[in-house]
Amino acid sequence: MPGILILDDDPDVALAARLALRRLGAVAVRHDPRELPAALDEIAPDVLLLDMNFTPGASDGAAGLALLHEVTARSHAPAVIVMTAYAEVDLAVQALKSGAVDFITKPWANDRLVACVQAAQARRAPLPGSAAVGELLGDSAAMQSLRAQIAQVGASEASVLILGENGVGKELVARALHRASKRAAGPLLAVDMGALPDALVESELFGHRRGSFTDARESRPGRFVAAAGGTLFLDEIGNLPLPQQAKLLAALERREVTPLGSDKAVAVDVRVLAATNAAEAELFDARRFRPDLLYRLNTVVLRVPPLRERGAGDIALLLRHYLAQFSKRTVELTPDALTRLSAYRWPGNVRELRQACERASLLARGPVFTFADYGLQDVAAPSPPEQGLDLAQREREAVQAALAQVDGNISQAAKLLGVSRAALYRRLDKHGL
Ligand SMILES: Nc1ncnc2c1ncn2[C@@H]1O[C@H](COP(=O)(O)OP(=O)(O)OP(=O)(O)O)[C@@H](O)[C@H]1O
Repeated sequence: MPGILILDDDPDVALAARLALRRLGAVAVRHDPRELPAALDEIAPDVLLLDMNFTPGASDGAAGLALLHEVTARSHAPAVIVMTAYAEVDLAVQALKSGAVDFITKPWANDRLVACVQAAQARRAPLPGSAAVGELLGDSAAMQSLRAQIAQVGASEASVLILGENGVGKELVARALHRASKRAAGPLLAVDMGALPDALVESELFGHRRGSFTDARESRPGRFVAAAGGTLFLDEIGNLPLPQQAKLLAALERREVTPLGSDKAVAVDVRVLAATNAAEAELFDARRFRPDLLYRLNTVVLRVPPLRERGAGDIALLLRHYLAQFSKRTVELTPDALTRLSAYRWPGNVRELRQACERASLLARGPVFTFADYGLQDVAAPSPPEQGLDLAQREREAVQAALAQVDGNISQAAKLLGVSRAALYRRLDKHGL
């Protein structure tokens, strides 16, 4: 169930919002802004409803804007809706420029609040570091070619399968394809197949009628219908179980879906993009993935290269970008740090690099950052190619190494690998660890 977090120091306001929003998902409330980072880690909400003023009498929104910057700089930041007690257009505009997806003024009409949060849930979080939203940085030949391919196929209606390891930027590519398409004004809805329990896949994708299963208290349109006129991004498609693959194939072939508990098919108008970090060999294994579905999805295949294959130039460029974003001061790297960061394997790719920059910006003492400040452990030191280029095997080894390093602590291992806890659990399951 999507999570909503409300941060407001006024208990009455927070309670009113919680009651109004409870049918949209699990709602958590915090009153003290100092609790926000821990709450974001713990709840990982889809949507954050953020008050802008936390000192009695203050109305300039400075505290809220500072929190907003902190939130949008996180990886997988929630969509933020800011609340202001005063109909201050300037503040709302400033918040929107800083990455908020919407604003609501207090006192609100409940149906407006619900609609606002629903829209934010559908849009999902803007990508972190709003200044660079959607920008696929990198000057390497590989990245230039990727951008050219996006420009070429973006405008078409073709299904695109995006392949690449964790954290290489597959979602960023999907967003760029959507923006380049005729559907850009429509919604881009992302569904993480890896995070959905098997039993909910169908209701999530195709919707359900009220009463069609125990928890179905209200009828709900599925993502195919909600993405009408836009793009549906099916992330981690390799995790879709076989029975649901058959249903997805039928929907794509017929261009219609039948909600659970209904016998009426609904026509759908979406372009489908899919992504996976599975090795191609796994996708072509008919015991795990239906070939007919694969052919529906892979009209065009885009491969996003791992960071370590993009060269030192791209790594340096991304380091500069993220250090500028996270550090409020001028930062330099020692030559040794740059050399070692360029040679590092980056098993979690750009996401790991981004997190390392965030960590270094918080922890480094002086203006000159050393390699140690990045807190990187060479968990997956390059193994010679002759030992095999089997990605699945490499992934298994990286997971094992990370777990060993942190005595089996899942949160810390996920951090080391630069993936979410849910993603790590999936990998443990996949490799039988
Ligand atoms: N070329 C790039 N330039 C700038 N930022 C990037 C680039 N590639 C990825 N990022 C950033 O790295 C992070 C991970 O990217 P993204 O979520 O798109 O990866 P992914 O391949 O979809 O990951 P996963 O497989 O875990 O779902 C995001 O914060 C994204 O903004």
